[in-house]
Amino acid sequence: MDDQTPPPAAIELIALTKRYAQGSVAVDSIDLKIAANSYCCLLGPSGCGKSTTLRMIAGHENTTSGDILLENRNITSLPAAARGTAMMFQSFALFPHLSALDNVAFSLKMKGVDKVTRHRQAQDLLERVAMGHLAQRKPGELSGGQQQRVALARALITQPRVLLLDEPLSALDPFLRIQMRAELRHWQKELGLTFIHVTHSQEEAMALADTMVVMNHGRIEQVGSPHAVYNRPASEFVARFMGGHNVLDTTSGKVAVRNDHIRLAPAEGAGWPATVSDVEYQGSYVLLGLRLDQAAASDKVSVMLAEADFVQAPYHPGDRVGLTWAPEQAHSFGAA
Ligand SMILES: Nc1ncnc2c1ncn2[C@@H]1O[C@H](COP(=O)(O)OP(=O)(O)OP(=O)(O)O)[C@@H](O)[C@H]1O
Repeated sequence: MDDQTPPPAAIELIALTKRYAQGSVAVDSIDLKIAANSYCCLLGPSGCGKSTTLRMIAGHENTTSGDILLENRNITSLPAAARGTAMMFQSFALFPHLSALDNVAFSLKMKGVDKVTRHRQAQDLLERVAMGHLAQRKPGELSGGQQQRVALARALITQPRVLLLDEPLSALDPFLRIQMRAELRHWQKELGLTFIHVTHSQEEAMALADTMVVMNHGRIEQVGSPHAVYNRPASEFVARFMGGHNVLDTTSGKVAVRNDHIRLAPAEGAGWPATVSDVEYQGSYVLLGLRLDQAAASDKVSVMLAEADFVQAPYHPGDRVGLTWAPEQAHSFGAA
C-alpha cells in the first residue's frame, strides 16, 4: 500500500442520526471512518451521544437516518446478530452461576449448537486468551483480569469483525482499570480486530486509542490520534474537555496553551501578571493554580512544573508571578 491509499475502513458512518421520540437529537448527522484493525475510542461528556452511536452500530438501537457500513456492507437494518459486531459490557456482565466455559459457549447454545461443538469452540477461545486452564471456574472464582478475558472470549465466539466496548472499565477500581486497559490494548493488537470503545475518561482514551473521536452534543468535535488531539485541540470545547490546557483570550483571539508549556517569571518581569492561589504536589510534578490580574477567557490558570524545577524555585500561595509562553505553544482553534 502506498502512502496515498487510506487504510480500509472497518466501519463507516454516513450522516448517522438518532432522534429519540421525546424530540432531542442524540446523534446529529455524524460522518466517521474507523480504520480496520485499529483501536478507536469514542469520548465525550455524559449525554454527548457516544453510547447511542455505539448501540446503533451494534444494532441495539434503530437509526433515525443515515447509514452504517461494515467493510463496505450496509448493515444499517440488519439484526444485531447478523452484523459481524459483538459487544462487551460494563464490568463484563458474566453470568455468575455459569462456568467460564459455559459463559463463553452461551450464545452458541442459544443458536442451538450441540454441546460438544460449542464446548470445543469455547475451549479454543479460552486457550487463545490464556484462560484454558481455568475453564471450569465460575466468575466469582476469577480475578478481575481473568473475568475480562472470559468476557472477551464470550464476545469473540460469534467471530465478529468489530468488537464494541461500552465503558468496560468504568466500574473497576483504579488500579485494576489501568491493568485491564493494558490488556485490552494487548488483545486488540494480538487478535487483529477493530475495537470501538466508549469512555468518558480522557486518560483512558489517550492510553488506548489509535484514533480518538471527541463528541459533544451529538456531534463530532475532533477525530485524530491522541497526540494530535492533545497538541492541536480543534475547539475550545476539546481543549477544556481534554484537560491540561489553559484557554486564554489574547489580542489575536482565543488560544489553548498546555499547562506544562507556560513559564513563570517574577511578577515584575515580563508576561501576564498573576497570583499563585494553590500548590498541589503530585509526585513527579507540581500543579500550581493561579489567578490572573485581568480575566482572560478563564481567570484561573494552571501551570505544571516538573518536581525538580519546583524544588529549585518553589512557589507559595500569594506569590506574584508573570506568565509567558513561546508563541508556537499557543494554539488557536480551527487550525487543526
Ligand atoms: N432511550 C432514550 N430515550 C430518550 N432519550 C435518550 C435515550 N437514551 C439516550 N437519550 C438521550 O440522548 C442523549 C445521548 O445519550 P447517550 O446515552 O448516547 O450519551 P452518552 O454520551 O453515552 O452519555 P453517558 O456517558 O451518560 O452514557 C442524551 O441527551 C440522553 O438523555
